[in-house]
Amino acid sequence: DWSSASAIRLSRQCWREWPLFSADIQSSSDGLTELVFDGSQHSSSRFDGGSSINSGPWTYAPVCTRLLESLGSQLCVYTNRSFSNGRGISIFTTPRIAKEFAALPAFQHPQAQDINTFSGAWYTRELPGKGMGMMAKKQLNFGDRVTAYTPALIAHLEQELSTLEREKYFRIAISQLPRPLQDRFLKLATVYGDPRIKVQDVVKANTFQLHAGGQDHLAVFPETARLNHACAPNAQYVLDPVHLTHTVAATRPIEPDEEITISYTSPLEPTDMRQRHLSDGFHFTCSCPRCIARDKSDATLQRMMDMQKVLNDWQPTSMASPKLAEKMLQLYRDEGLEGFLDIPYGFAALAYNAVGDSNKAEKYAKAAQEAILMKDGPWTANMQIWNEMLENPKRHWSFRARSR
Ligand SMILES: C[S@@+](CC[C@H](N)C(=O)[O-])C[C@H]1O[C@@H](n2cnc3c(N)ncnc32)[C@H](O)[C@@H]1O
Repeated sequence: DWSSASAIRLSRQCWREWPLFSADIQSSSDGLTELVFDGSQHSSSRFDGGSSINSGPWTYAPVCTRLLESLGSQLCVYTNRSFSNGRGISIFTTPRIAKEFAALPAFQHPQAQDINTFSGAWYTRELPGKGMGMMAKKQLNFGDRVTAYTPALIAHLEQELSTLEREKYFRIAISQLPRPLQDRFLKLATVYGDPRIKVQDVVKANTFQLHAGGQDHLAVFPETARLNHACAPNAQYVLDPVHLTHTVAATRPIEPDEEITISYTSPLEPTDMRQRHLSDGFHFTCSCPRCIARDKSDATLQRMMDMQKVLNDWQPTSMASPKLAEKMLQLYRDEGLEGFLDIPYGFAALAYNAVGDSNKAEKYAKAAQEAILMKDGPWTANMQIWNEMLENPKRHWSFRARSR
């Protein structure tokens, strides 16, 4: 039964700043002695809906916080050690949302063979000024799979627990995982380097945002977490909300030993905004080619946005044309945004259909769908837009809309 899956929707874009401030620690009244990294010594309350514990897929009785006013619920740590052939998973969320997770195919059926297995496409190494990074082990081409992994930790975002309280539950979540996954998680990069908040520090540097049960959650995928950021990345990721899988694919040819990168922030934002997001969220300054050539790349972005405005103009006086759409598509490509072509492909489909070229419209509508699949997944509303056109381009509202 996939019906409950719809309630769990992983977010479209991107990495998110995890609100973690070292200052919280100094002001917290929590005793530091509580922060022993040992999953067997929980002093916290157990979820009192006790009867349902054994009916779920959880290995341990959930460990729960007090009732949190802002959520109207407790948050509890749920661990399944046998998840995905013994890889394991821990989820810190409300009892209601935990049930939604438990009903997903990810928990009900064995995981596909190609999930959580090494693809042979990558290795990691230390890179100057970036920490570890992920490199191509072989030549990769457009669409080639790089990674496909499930998270070690999923956690509900809230602002009510003190940083040290939160750390306690996060540590229980990590300590209950099978050893190999626990070790991989704890070796990940940190932002603050403060051992008292080690788990949140790892989360801060490595989290993806996901929307589950109507609430923001964060998720850490330890293998994928080695991918560094670039503003013209050569790979794109998509989160599968049904199988709880994060997959990465190449968006242009990648040479052996070339670094594989994704974008932590929207590459369609101007340099200033991207840099602010990266420094607030991840405490680094990006020095990728687009950031270095910032004036040129910001001017190109502006041209792209101006063209888009024209292509979106459906007045009789509109200057929109297929030629302009092709030009915009080329600018995206020249800028290294091959993983973000859903928009220019979509405008090209509309521009061709608008002058009555339904064959070209069909070609670009399909390309737009492929780009959406690679970036947002099949469950996004945008897929439907192009399904509607592909059903019968000549009956689509845009057909000959500019040739009358
Ligand atoms: C998800 S981790 C990426 C892997 C990380 N380099 C490691 O050693 O595990 C995010 C952190 O990597 C570093 N990082 C990622 N992209 C970077 C870039 N383009 N330039 C410099 N540092 C980067 C930052 O320290 C950031 O907080």
